[in-house]
Amino acid sequence: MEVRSSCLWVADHASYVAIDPNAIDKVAKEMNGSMPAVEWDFEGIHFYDGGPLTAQYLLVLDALNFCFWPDEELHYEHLARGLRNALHVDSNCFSADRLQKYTGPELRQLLNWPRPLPLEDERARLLRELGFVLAKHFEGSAAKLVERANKSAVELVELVAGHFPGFRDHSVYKGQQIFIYKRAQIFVGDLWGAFKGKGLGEFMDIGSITMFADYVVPAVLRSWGILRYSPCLAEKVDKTEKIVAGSEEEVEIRACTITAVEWLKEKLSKRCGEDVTSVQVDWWLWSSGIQNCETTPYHHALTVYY
Ligand SMILES: Nc1nc2c(c(CN[C@H]3C=C[C@H](O)[C@@H]3O)cn2[C@@H]2O[C@H](COP(=O)(O)O)[C@@H](O)[C@H]2O)c(=O)[nH]1
Repeated sequence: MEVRSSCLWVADHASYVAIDPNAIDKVAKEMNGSMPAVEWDFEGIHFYDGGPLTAQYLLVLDALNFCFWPDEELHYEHLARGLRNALHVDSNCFSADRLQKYTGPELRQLLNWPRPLPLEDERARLLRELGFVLAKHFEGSAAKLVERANKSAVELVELVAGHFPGFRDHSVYKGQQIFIYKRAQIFVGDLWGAFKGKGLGEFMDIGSITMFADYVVPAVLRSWGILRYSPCLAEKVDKTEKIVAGSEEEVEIRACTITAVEWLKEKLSKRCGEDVTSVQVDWWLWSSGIQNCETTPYHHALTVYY
């Protein structure tokens, strides 16, 4: 999996975004040798039954885990909760057969959202794709897909990105293919968190995945001085002007976020005297960002990847 190496290449060739290693040192020092342990589902909004239905739920959740901001009132928590409630009403609503039939308005109804969702038809198309590929290659079951990875996080990310076109989160930047795989990696992180590293959530190489490049974490890193934006990019982000998905600016924000978290993780591991994972650092940064999302400006890109 080339997420780490291709993102480092972007960081080395970036024109609009810089990483400040001194700010990383400072943050690592302030942590005083301990990492805040942010629990998966600290919000109490997800479905969990300890079995295959949880894997099915998480795959559906992460197929739709992107771009909430066009509706100011819509947030990730509405998706996580809405899908959980739908499963409580009808435990069959995410079967591969049903997934292949959803329309945009049906998805909105499933989530009990009062108006059209952002990118609603595209979201429904991604669900139908999920159902089709699950039925064709994995007996309709996300748990079967997970088992196929033999407890390897990297293998599971590759399986997901290889089979489901909607999860192939990559771009071409200055002539190089750059892999980010946000939703494929967060699916692995969610399994690991939900099953507490056991059963369907056991991955021998969980330390090999990177943070999940969304729009919340870069805003946190920027507010801490770890990411610096060029004046023109800073102005666009602060004025909430759209950043074009796949543009150099957008790829740099995402790739530099991944690289900065890798560097921060290394510093924290040294100071804590144990191997810190990018997933742990991600959840700490994300939970801190989500509590301050009104005050920290984030970049707005219309995309299905994050
Ligand atoms: N890096 C990273 N990004 C994450 C998540 C999560 C949720 N993960 C669950 C796992 C553990 C906890 O229990 C969480 O509930 C969502 N996002 C992203 O945030 C954005 C949503 O923002 P807003 O529109 O304000 O709700 C959107 O891009 C979404 O894709 C994460 O963990 N890491």
